[in-house]
Amino acid sequence: MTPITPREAAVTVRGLSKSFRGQPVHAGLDLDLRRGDILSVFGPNGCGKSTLINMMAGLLEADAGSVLFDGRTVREARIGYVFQNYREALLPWKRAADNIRYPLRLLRQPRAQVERRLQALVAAFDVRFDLNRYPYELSGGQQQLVSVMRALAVEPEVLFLDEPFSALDYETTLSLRELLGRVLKENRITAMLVSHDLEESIALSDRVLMLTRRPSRIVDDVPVPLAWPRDAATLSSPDFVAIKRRCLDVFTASVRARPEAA
Ligand SMILES: Nc1ncnc2c1ncn2[C@@H]1O[C@H](COP(=O)(O)OP(=O)(O)OP(=O)(O)O)[C@@H](O)[C@H]1O
Repeated sequence: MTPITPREAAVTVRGLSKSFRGQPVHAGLDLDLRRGDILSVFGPNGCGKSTLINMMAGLLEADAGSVLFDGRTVREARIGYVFQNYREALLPWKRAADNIRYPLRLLRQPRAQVERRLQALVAAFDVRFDLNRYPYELSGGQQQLVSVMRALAVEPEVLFLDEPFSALDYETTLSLRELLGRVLKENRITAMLVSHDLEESIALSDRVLMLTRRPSRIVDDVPVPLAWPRDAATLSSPDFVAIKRRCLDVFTASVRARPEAA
């Protein structure tokens, strides 16, 4: 298989702060994302998960603090981002393959290099459906897979994913999650994931960062030392269940806490 290894970066977040209408969501958040790690962020509704990854990915300006990719700003780094809503993320007038080629063409990469990258991604994800189809001709899972391939096309240093599977049915979610986890790990891709689904947050990560209600604090940083590749059987293993219990205890405590005490 042609490797699709991206340039890896470690991410250092220091003092990250953001308020909306005078209400702080993040107030001085520090975080280290290790090279090759998959980190998921989990916490109560509205605690600022999307705000955090959007600031880290450079989609939203922070009020204060810094995010550095091996010492470089997000403008100097190369990142990939997978949006929740694949229907709006893909360009509907372009075939699936052209959606994947698109960011490489924007970078003015030579045609042969673009094709090599496309073929490497097709092989890595073992794509069997016709990428010459338009997005509307593909299933939701296929469209989201195309979005993931497009995000990885540029060989990002970090891949950010905001609720990537929440609009998909459970069967599709399980198979895409398994596939994505395998490809990310085989290729040592550094990634950060936001999910509303605790099972998914654990199944797809090396660490789960547990946030409190806003103003958001990191209340626990839960290691997930489960073997890769992971599949449906992983979800009922005793180690998985123990990690889920720890996360649930932390989550329940932070949901119950009064906002000013959180
Ligand atoms: N552009 C904005 N203007 C005003 N308030 C905002 C804006 N974006 C987010 N917020 C508020 O900031 C808080 C954090 O939002 P964010 O979407 O980051 O949380 P989240 O943890 O990802 O939420 P959810 O669990 O609902 O997906 C919420 O209270 C939200 O209403």
